[in-house]
Amino acid sequence: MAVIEVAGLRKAYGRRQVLEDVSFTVERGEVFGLLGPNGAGKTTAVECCEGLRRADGGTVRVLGLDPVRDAYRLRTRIGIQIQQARLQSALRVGEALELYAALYPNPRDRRELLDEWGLAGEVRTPFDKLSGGQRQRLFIALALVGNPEVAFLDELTTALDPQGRRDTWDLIRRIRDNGVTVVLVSHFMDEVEALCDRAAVLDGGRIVAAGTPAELVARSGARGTLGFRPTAPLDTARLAALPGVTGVEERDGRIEVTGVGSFADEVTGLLAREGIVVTGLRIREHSLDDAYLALTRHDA
Ligand SMILES: Nc1ncnc2c1ncn2[C@@H]1O[C@H](COP(=O)(O)OP(=O)(O)OP(=O)(O)O)[C@@H](O)[C@H]1O
Repeated sequence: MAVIEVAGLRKAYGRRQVLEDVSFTVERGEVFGLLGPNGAGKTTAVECCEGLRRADGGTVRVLGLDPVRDAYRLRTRIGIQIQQARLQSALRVGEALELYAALYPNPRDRRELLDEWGLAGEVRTPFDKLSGGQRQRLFIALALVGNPEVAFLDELTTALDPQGRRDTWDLIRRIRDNGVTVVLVSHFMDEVEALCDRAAVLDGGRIVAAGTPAELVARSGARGTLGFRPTAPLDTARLAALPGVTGVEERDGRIEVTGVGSFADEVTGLLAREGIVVTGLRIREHSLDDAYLALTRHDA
């Protein structure tokens, strides 16, 4: 069941049309990624879902509600982590959580939340004495304190060190396992690949691709390479004729095959059928990074 349905969403700031025609759906219980270059309109799209911005056109439904018209009913059912937010400098961690918890009918246990997000030792620490990573974790905890059905997380791990990022990913998986739907705005492809069940790429005011990370890679036409040294003669024309193969080069007995989609499976399948043993096998698979760049490349 879709918990978020966005169809034909349009939004302009003055004369600048930021969202032209944006449509996507998010299913209950999934982690959904929203990707796109700086200024693509990701935050604007998410803010239209959160009821923080009014769309100029199109429809937006979150948990079946109109985020602007039904703002009051929706507010207690969603959690929002705002990008680059600030709290009053003297406000302590524990106080901030209590303040936010008071806005919701069924808040989470604060102690448990502090433990989960590694903030148990900072209950009395004022906001301006927190490190960047601690602030980030506090904002996530604040987004979750209301026990939301849908959590919107914008630039989740920007200020975190590598260990902090991994720990956060584990917690997001736990949030998802508890049935919370997560919408993640991210610039990090590894994060999207590790966490998201599905993702959409926003560019030029439209969704240019949507699907599982693997589908995005397959559809983008991003290329991978497979290199090896066959121990028996191999007709490279047969490799070139395989589905997905876009190029074959042979140099000093080493063969490099370039391709898209599942070309590597096709090549290894052919080698297996022919009983050709290879050495020095090297695969550089196309990543979501490549796919993202291919999908959002603007040839001037
Ligand atoms: N309140 C506003 N008034 C005018 N222009 C705005 C406003 N908010 C955003 N914009 C502009 O709209 C465009 C889209 O901004 P938005 O923050 O939605 O993009 P984004 O994809 O989230 O970007 P980033 O990845 O850099 O966070 C940008 O050009 C931005 O400067």
